[in-house]
Amino acid sequence: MANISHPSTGASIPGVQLHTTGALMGASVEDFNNAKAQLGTLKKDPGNHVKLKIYALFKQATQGPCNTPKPGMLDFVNKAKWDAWKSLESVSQEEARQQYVDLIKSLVSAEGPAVATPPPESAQAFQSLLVTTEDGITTIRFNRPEKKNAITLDMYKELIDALHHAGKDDSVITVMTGSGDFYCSGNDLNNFTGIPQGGIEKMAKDSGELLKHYVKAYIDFPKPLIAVVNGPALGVSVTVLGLFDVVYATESATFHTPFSQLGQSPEGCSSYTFPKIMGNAKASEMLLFNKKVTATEACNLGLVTEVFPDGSFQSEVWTRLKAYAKLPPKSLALSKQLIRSKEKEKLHAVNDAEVERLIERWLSDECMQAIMNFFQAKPKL
Ligand SMILES: CCCCCC/C=C/C(=O)SCCNC(=O)CCNC(=O)[C@H](O)C(C)(C)COP(=O)(O)OP(=O)(O)OC[C@H]1O[C@@H](n2cnc3c(N)ncnc32)[C@H](O)[C@@H]1OP(=O)(O)O
Repeated sequence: MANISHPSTGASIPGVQLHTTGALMGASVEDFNNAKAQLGTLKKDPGNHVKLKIYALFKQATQGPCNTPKPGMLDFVNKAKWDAWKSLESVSQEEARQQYVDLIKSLVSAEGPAVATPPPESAQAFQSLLVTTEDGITTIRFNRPEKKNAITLDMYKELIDALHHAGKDDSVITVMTGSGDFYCSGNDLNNFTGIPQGGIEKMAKDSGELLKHYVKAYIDFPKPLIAVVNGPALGVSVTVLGLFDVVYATESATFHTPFSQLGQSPEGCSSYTFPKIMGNAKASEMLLFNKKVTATEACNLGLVTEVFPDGSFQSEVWTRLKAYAKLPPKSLALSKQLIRSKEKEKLHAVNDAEVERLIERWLSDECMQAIMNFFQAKPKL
């Protein structure tokens, strides 16, 4: 078959304009734009047959049924493209967008570990996060997939900023999720490896202050906050889930808080929220004895709101979230305040106490040894 040029973006297909705002049926503008961007990151050539399919779906999605004259018999390349587009005549534009997104997703996942998605135009500039606002939803996405979205010191600061901004912007709900195959592997253990000028005590105290502010940003968050847990979650990314309003998880996600294994103690207000959500014994299994729970177990415990099959997780969850984001914003925010306000003072006190205990723990031999073990032996939790 004749070689077809890579049909990755509107720019490579003259005359094609993609709207960048407003809702699409099926795949969202964000999904469609992300799929376009991801196409350019593919390492393997998908072959002419697939490239023709991608081209045809793109044309159908953005322009509707083929409306250009049939190229001549000897114009092989353009005739193959025309035929491919024409063959989708009966497919609606919405369906073509969805098929385009699904096809690119399948090509990306076939390449193995996830490729970081380049930010769409609406994204705010952060080093380790992707933050976008669309369809009434501000999405804060952990974006260090090569390190399983482990949270560096700078990333905590970015997350605090992103949450403050999302709390004030004109979005209706805020969603937190991860890039790649993990939701988040918790605190980046490198945060404790370099000893700064003021010494180890100062490092522990500064880290404590940062953690306190980080958790405070969740306690005080004024709008509905939803976690879309796309894969395994560890440590501080699990504990703060007790401060979210709704937690949706994909079936293969796991939830793990290996604090005693790391010589540490619980944070994120989990010493209060977990026993309240699941009872003392189940909370102890997770927080003291490092029990890793599956998404279904976490749902039965009440930590997760609902579990979705891996295959339909993204489409089912985002369809639902878009519907939620059409609800009256003030009513949502005020209702959240009614549910949460009674506990705020208590939660701030718990946060302070947990941080105080952790500052001691970070200076302990048990904790130092556990972190050294991770980097020396790289044991898997
Ligand atoms: C201001 C400070 C506040 C502190 C708050 C207190 C918070 C506590 C916690 O969050 S405790 C939980 C800490 N997290 C961990 O202990 C997880 C450690 N990581 C692992 O066990 C594994 O990496 C894994 C299970 C997450 C993933 O295993 P696997 O799928 O086999 O991948 P790799 O191990 O090869 O990981 C790829 C790459 O990422 C690096 N990495 C992953 N997680 C972390 C992490 N938490 N900290 C630092 N680095 C991490 C891993 O080292 C690999 O890097 P490499 O490619 O080798 O350079």
